[in-house]
Amino acid sequence: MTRSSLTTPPPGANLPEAQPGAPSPGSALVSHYDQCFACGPAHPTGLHLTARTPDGATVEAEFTVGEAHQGAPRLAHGGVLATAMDEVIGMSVYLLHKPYVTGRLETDYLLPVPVGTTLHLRAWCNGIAGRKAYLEAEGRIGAPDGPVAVRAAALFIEVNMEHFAKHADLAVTAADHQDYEVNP
Ligand SMILES: CCCCCCCC/C=C\CCCCCCCC(=O)SCCNC(=O)CCNC(=O)[C@H](O)C(C)(C)COP(=O)(O)OP(=O)(O)OC[C@H]1O[C@@H](n2cnc3c(N)ncnc32)[C@H](O)[C@@H]1OP(=O)(O)O
Repeated sequence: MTRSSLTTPPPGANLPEAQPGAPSPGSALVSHYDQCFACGPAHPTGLHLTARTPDGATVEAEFTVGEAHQGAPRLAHGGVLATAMDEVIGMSVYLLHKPYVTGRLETDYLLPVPVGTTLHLRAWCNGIAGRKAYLEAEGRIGAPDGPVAVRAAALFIEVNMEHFAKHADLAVTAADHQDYEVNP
C-alpha cells in the first residue's frame, strides 16, 4: 500500500515474539471494552466486531456494512471503514499483551464497499521499535481471498494503564484488564 515513513518499520525494528499469557492460536479475542464503538458487545449502535487469531500472530474479523454505515448512497462511509481497520489493528496489538493506542492511521480505499457487503479483515504487526508498533491491515470483499477494498498502515504507541485511568475509574479499568502490565 501507499504508506508514509511514519508507519514503516525503521531498520532494526524487531518482529513481535509470542508473549506468555497472550491469546493462543485459534482463540477468540474478547472485546477490550463493552462500550467500545467498534468491538463492544454492549454498544447500542456500534460495529460489534468480533475477532480471533488463527495463529497467535495475525487477527481476523468480519464486518458487514449496514444501513447505518452509509456515506454515499448505498456505500460505506470511509470513516466507518477506517474505524473497522483501526479496531482490527488494535486487536492485533492485543497479541503483544501490552496496552497500545493509535498514534497514526493511514488508509487506502481501493474499491467502493456497498451496503450488505461482508468485509473480511486481517491485521498483523510488521515490527516493533521501543514503544512503537508498526502494523498493517486489509479488508477483502466477500471472502478471505476476495478483492482488497481497503488497506491500512498504522503506528501504535505503547502506553501504561494510567493513560486510560485519567478519564475512567482505575480500579474498574485494572480489574477488567488484569492480564495487562499495569506499570510496564
Ligand atoms: C474503562 C476504560 C477501558 C479502557 C481499556 C483499557 C485497556 C485497553 C487496552 C487496549 C486498548 C486498545 C484500544 C484499541 C482501540 C483502537 C485504537 C484506538 O482507537 S486508540 C484511540 C485513539 N488514539 C489516541 O487517543 C491516542 C492519543 N495520543 C496520545 O495519547 C499520545 O499522543 C500518545 C500516547 C500516542 C503519545 O504520547 P506520549 O507523550 O506517551 O509519547 P510521545 O513522546 O509523544 O510519542 C512517543 C513516540 O511516538 C512518536 N509519535 C507519537 N505520535 C505519533 C504520530 N501521530 N505520528 C508519528 N509518530 C508519533 C513520537 O514522535 C515519539 O517518537 P520518539 O520516541 O521521539 O522517536
